[in-house]
Amino acid sequence: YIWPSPQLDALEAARFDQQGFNANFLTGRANAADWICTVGFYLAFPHWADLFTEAYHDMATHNSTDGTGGLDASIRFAEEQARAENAGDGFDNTMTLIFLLAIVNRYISIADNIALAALIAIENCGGPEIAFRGGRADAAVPNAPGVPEPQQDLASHIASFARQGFTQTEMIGLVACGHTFGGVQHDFFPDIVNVLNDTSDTEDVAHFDTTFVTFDNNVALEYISGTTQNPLVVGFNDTTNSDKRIFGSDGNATMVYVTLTDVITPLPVKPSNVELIGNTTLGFAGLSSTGGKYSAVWYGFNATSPLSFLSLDAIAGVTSLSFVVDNQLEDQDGLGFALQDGFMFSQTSCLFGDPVVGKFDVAVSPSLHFLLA
Ligand code: HEM
Repeated sequence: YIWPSPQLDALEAARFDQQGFNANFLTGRANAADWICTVGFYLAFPHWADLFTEAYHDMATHNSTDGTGGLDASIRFAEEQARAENAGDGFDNTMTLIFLLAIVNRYISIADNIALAALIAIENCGGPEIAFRGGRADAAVPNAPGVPEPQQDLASHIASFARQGFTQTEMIGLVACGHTFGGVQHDFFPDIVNVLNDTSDTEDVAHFDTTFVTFDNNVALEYISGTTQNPLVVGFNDTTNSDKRIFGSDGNATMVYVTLTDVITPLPVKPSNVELIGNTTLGFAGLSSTGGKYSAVWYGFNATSPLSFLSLDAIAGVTSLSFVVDNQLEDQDGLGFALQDGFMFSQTSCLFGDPVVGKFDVAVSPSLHFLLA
């Protein structure tokens, strides 16, 4: 945008002036960010997980068909906070802090601040940088109920997320991302979590994954590897194991960690079409090819021979190749290009007749003859 613009200037400052002059305390990294992620709390500053849940519980009332509800700060109304679907004390605490600390003015609504807080929570806990837009209007009255609850069945959850505008796959991803932070607290969910008797966890929070203050994919990795302690997957009360039902609802396709290969870049040099000719000679095919912006040149094996053959000692055999191209040695950093010469199809193999019959001759290295004896 072009400066000046009162609304966009205000949003830009709220989003990016995180330290020093003009800083918005809510987004301030100065004291909070660096270690709040490892310690969890900083004085009265809210737990990052609370900021994130606040945003989800505010938006989960959205009805994508009639456009009602959504991220509009209606979660600030006591009537919404009193609903069972918003159990816990986080919402009131977080709202109070947003009121006290955030910049709320004619250009930046409370709802914009809730969105910003969720975004900052994700960024400060190791998550990706997320594009931010402002301009949300604050609701004047509570929204209709609609936050999903753990005792509901899978069909209800699929329908609930569809109402919010999400597919089943998006539901799985969103719940897994949400549950990278925090956990379930005994005080508010005694039917899901027992008293933990853990001096390092005096609030009796059973965490969703082992890295509950970091935005990462451990909630998925631990689920897939079967080591998860997520109280909504392996909780003693199967009725409230909603993450288990949701994560597994497509046969784990979304949750499975897919390992892709390295990025495929063209090899500078590679052998191709090596074949044994006669019983003592190796030959290479020679062609040029072009693919997209790359072109490849295929060389014969012996430039001085018109047929490009190279005679090799059949007894000694060959274990690997290397090349010199433009005076540069290409041998894969000393590994060479491995060849196996124990068994090779011979060029005397052929197809003939009708119907076609194949005759395959296999040349066997003298060193392996004893295997066939
Ligand atoms: C079917 C959908 C979902 C169900 C049934 C569900 C259920 C729950 C429950 C029971 C808790 C424990 C709350 C407490 O102890 O105070 C919780 C915590 C949490 N949920 Fe969800 N959730 C769902 C979806 C989501 C989504 C979509 C997000 C965010 C994108 C999210 C973010 C969180 C976070 C960050 C916490 C941790 C709160 C904290 O530790 O302070 N949840 N969820």
